[in-house]
Amino acid sequence: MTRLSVNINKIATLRNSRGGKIPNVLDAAINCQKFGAEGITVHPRPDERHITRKDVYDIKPHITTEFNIEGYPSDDFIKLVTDIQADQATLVPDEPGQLTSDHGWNTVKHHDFLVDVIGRLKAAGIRTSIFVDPDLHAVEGAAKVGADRIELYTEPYATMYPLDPDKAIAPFIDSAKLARQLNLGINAGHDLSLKNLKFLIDKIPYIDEVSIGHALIADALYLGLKNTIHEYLECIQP
Ligand SMILES: CC(=O)[C@@H](O)[C@H](O)COP(=O)(O)O
Ligand SMILES: NCC(=O)COP(=O)(O)O
Repeated sequence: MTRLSVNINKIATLRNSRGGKIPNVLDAAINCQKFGAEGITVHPRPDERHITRKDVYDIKPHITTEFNIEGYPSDDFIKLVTDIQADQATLVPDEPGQLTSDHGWNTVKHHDFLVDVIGRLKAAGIRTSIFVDPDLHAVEGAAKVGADRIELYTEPYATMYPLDPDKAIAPFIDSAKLARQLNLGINAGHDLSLKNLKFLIDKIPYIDEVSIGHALIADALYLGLKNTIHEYLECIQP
């Protein structure tokens, strides 16, 4: 059964826009889990534009589901996720100044680096997920570097979906099939929404986890956080 991990980056974006503690990010993490989220995802970027390192430490004791921490695997990032014993570290190839995550790893070019960082995380007992494009070479390379899972970068799917759903999903089905053959777990995320999530799950029912933030938090402005999480869960577990 696919798990829903709610990314609360954008709660922190709103909080940081005024300073102070409103909306309270820790309360959001607690309530998302109370409303049915099966994980909390955060992406503490180096510039702390939204989630701060302090948020990560504050949230950890209140995790009753799973804590997925995303980021570029710098020494600081690895120290953070091992210090707090995250359940999963999702490694993304983001440059510090990127607007958002917009591509997966070249797991062939960065093989040695990824072998090193994954080895350090595994030694700390942390599950590793590698952010990849729906590219068979990237998936194969993720297996070769020893990752436990891949996370399929789903922005291209979300963009194409309204135009041609079958064309949009095709490379993701192929990548997921290969990942499964290689005994990789399969996560997915970025720009997933109430519009495109059910089709993704219907076509690839063996996805382990979707992490969803931007669209979900935007939907919550109109539907409320509790109803929104229930609507996303309905897409996954009808
Ligand atoms: C890795 C990924 O696709 C997203 O989880 C990313 O964390 C989004 O980052 P922003 O919320 O900073 O756009
Ligand atoms: N890994 C994807 C994630 O955590 C959230 O991405 P988005 O839903 O904010 O685009």
